[in-house]
Amino acid sequence: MQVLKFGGTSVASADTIRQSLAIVAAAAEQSPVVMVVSALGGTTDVLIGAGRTAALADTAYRETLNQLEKRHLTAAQDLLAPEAQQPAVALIDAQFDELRHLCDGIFALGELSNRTLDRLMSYGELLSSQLIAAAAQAHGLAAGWADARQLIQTNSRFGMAEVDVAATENQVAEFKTHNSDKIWIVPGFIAADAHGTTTTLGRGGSDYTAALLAAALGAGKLEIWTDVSGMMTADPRLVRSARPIARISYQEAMELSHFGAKVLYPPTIQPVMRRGIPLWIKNTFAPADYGTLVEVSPPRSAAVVQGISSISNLTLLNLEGSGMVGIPGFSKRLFAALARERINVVLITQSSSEHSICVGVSAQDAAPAQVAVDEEFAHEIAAGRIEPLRPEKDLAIVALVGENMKDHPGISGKLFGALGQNGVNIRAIAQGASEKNISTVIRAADVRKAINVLHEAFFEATVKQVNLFILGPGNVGSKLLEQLARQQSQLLEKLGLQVRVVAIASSQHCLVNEEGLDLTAWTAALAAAPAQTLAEFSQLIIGRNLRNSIFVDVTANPAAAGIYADLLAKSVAVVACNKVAASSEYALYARLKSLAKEFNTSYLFETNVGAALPIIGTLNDLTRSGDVVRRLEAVLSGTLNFVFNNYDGTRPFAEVVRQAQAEGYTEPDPRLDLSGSDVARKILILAREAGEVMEMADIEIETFLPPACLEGDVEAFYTQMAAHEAHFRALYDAATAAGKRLKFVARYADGRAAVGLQSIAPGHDLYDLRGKDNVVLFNTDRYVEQPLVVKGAGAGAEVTASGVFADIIRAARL
Ligand SMILES: NC(=O)C1=CN([C@@H]2O[C@H](COP(=O)(O)OP(=O)(O)OC[C@H]3O[C@@H](n4cnc5c(N)ncnc54)[C@H](O)[C@@H]3O)[C@@H](O)[C@H]2O)C=CC1
Ligand SMILES: N[C@@H](CC=O)C(=O)O
Repeated sequence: MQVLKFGGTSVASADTIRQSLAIVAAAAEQSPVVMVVSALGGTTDVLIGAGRTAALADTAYRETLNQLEKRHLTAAQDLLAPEAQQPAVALIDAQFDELRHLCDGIFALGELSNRTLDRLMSYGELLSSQLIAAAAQAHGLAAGWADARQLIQTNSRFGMAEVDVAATENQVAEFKTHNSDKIWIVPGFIAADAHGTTTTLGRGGSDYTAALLAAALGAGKLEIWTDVSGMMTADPRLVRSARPIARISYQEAMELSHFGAKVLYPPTIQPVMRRGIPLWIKNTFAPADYGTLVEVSPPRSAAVVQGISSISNLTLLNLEGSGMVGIPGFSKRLFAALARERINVVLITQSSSEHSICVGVSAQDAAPAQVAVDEEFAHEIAAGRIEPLRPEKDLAIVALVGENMKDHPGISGKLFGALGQNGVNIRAIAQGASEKNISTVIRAADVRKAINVLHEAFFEATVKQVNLFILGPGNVGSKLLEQLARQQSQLLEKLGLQVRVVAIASSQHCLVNEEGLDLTAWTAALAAAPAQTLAEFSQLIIGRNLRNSIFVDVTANPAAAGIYADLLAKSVAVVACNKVAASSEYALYARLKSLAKEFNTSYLFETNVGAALPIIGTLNDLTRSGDVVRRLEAVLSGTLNFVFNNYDGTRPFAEVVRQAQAEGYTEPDPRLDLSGSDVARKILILAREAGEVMEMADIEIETFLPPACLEGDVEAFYTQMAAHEAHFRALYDAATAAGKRLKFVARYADGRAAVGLQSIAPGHDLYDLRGKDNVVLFNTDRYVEQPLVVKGAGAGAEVTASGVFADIIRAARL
């Protein structure tokens, strides 16, 4: 004997019913089949709607019933040959007559009791099962209809009746002795109490019907046929990469189904587990798929965590107060008060200080729970020994499920680490001693992110999705987007990083696509996208709440630095080639670094000094490993090095500066380079990274520009440089006459830093520096005789973009 249950989607239309019957016919070739069926998909909701409308004295229920009857008649006509239709049509007519009478009664009374509602809902399964039985017979199957109300006996708790297992087993055994049909077709969900009054087993109860029959019959197996290929590792509506779990234990399936894996009605497992009957979850629309086999002891796969489940709409109730400490009986009273109101407790935690007990209940139970508990403890509350109950709303549970977790240290560490790195705050935790389930209570708004993060951590060791928000697609930004577009597949293949650019914002427009923008065609799309302020962009990043989010600032805009703190505090990583934040007042620099630490994320700005050269990284490696930086000597301006390497008086100085700007070495405002301010920012950042508490005002800047060059706008700057050509020529001639080269040098030693133009003699480490190169000489406790030298191209959009790219990868791999 085997029991096959078909859900609403599997019997929603004539086509799907035919498909389900074909599965049953094939199974019946092996052994007799009990086919348990749900109502035609959606019918139960329609019936409830009709009842509620009638109770509100609204005659619309009549049309609702007409439509529902039409649907059943159409199914009968589609399923049965014309000559076989008459009995089915008569049956449908008769059932709808009864339904109309029932609803007329509800209409007249203006009341819909649970008892009447059970009766009303039962017509869905009564109709579908009798129609399917007629179709099975018409297809030549040896099938008969069996009324579940004569098989399954319950108490009289209408709406959610409790099964009398012994009576049910007797009735099933009795029925079996008088029934020789090879296939029984049975309505799911419905039962009857000891007086024969119709009851129901709770929404989703058809699974339970099937499990009860399987247990009572000692079936060889129970199959639940549905519209997905098994129990999934996570809710596939939330996690794209969720996949079916092939084999799972009863305990694990029970945990997962209790925690929201809707594919199985939770009470279903108990009856088959009791008898050790294997339970298959199969897909009616893809019968060849393996599905999920639930059994006593599945072969142990390498997976420690079998699935991730969630329950939404949770409210935490926190009973708290010093009067609870060391006094027995508080929990008993709390739970008794909740039980009196029939409030189901979903989760319990208590701190070992005994100062508080926290329970999770469904949101709709929160208000009655609060009243009940505050009443129970009215005396203690009045005496100030405990606080009135504090409900915390809009929460959800996300749980890891797996029997192997108990033998495996580090699972909760990984769980908390993954959530923490993504700014998911955990409000409460529960883990039973059996360690089959580790539950975390988090904000409902974080559920999607949390489940995806955990799915990546536990099921997709090879792939991590990274979501980028890019501000300022100018010279560097555009190159970065080109590089990302070129490298996307490599990143996935080699590093397991699925890097998606979710948003690009210029100062005019903001282009967003949560699935990832097309990086080969963003320019035109951005130009057509709507406008957005910086504050709105920040809110967009926070509001989207995507896992592994990274904000990339490729502007030079001082205001952009103003949003870093909010982002870091939400665990959004910040990667910036914009130097404003790291060179602003020390307090902001220090705060951003500490926020990154506090919220387990990254604030990376390697390109602030020397573009993609590993200067900050080297300095960090030295200091973290205990070295002490004594002196830094450096050429840190690609622009100035390019200018002094190319200026020899044959072309005007201003023209060489224009060339540096055209080649993308200067700041968007080249006066920052020529004035020495940009170099001052860089040595300030290095000094800070070396451990110095220093402000911009502490840097001595010796500018070589005549003051007039810095008056007015950028065009005036070029005009004034042209007017002062003799000044630049004189600087050049003096250095050349001494056999030296001009270098704009930055120095840091003994807590002081200075920048200025110097004539460098041959043989000096700074002398032989080509093109737009930068160089940094690190003199440290370990590098005493010879400095550690980092040298190479220190400016240019392409290299800078590659440095930003490298920081993105660092942040992604944190
Ligand atoms: N060019 C280089 O060699 C290096 C540049 N950097 C830094 O890279 C940054 C960018 O430089 P470039 O790309 O050359 O400048 P850019 O001027 O070409 O690009 C900056 C872009 O940011 C946009 N922008 C400004 N404010 C904005 C806002 N509020 N919202 C959105 N977009 C905004 C601008 O419209 C522009 O398109 C600068 O901070 C610079 O210091 C760092 C190292 C080397
Ligand atoms: N304008 C800068 C670019 C990098 O920071 C420079 O010239 O070095």
